[in-house]
Amino acid sequence: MTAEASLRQHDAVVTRLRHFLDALASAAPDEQSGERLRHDLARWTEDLRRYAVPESRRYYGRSPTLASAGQATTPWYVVDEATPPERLAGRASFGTFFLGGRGAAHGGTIPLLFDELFGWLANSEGMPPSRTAYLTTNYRAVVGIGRPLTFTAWTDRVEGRKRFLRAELRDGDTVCAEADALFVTLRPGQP
Ligand SMILES: CCCCC/C=C\C/C=C\C/C=C\C/C=C\CCCC(=O)SCCNC(=O)CCNC(=O)[C@H](O)C(C)(C)COP(=O)(O)OP(=O)(O)OC[C@H]1O[C@@H](n2cnc3c(N)ncnc32)[C@H](O)[C@@H]1OP(=O)(O)O
Repeated sequence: MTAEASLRQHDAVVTRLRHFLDALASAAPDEQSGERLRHDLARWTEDLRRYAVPESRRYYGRSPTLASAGQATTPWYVVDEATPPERLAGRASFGTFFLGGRGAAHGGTIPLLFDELFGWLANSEGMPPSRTAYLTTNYRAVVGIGRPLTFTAWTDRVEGRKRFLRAELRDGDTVCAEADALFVTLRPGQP
């Protein structure tokens, strides 16, 4: 299989997994279905273990051309405009898997999305690797499950090894959440 075909296949599997997680989070299966599901999941887990590869060869969370960088860990997002390291803009939506309660996204999953966007902004190609030193989220309005959202993330300023980043998550004209973060460039030898 070509690298491009592998990437497409990975994208299709992760999309299916995302739908599965949303369905799982919404369901209360009966005993028989629950047992069948546990059995099928165990079989697939064993199958996949045979294909384990080192981190550098994985697609999961490391494929910037795919939705959510090829992972189901974060809420779904796609980047529509990218001028790294200055700015990223795109669309996002939180599936049922990310429900906190009363139709609103779990408060921990919103900074998760911001950290992911900042991670790509601060670790664009050719840039030395950096890590989050802090990330502050301001929750301004409820993020509704299944709502079509937009985001913008941008570099506010750079001071030596310190990169100050900001982001906004909107539902239409409503700003649902804002974030500001500091990413620090790693020194040689830092993990
Ligand atoms: C994970 C990415 C890294 C590798 C990437 C490479 C390839 C991967 C490919 C693609 C990846 C793309 C996207 C990834 C998507 C998401 C990833 C999101 C990123 C994360 O999710 S990553 C996990 C969470 N993250 C940590 O696990 C960090 C733990 N931590 C440390 O590793 C150290 O803490 C560190 C390195 C941050 C700093 O440590 P250090 O010893 O190097 O530097 P030092 O302390 O000297 O600070 C230097 C100057 O920053 C100021 N400063 C520091 N911390 C501050 C704070 N909290 N508040 C205010 N100011 C602060 C100081 O005051 C000083 O300022 P000044 O120079 O002005 O005095």
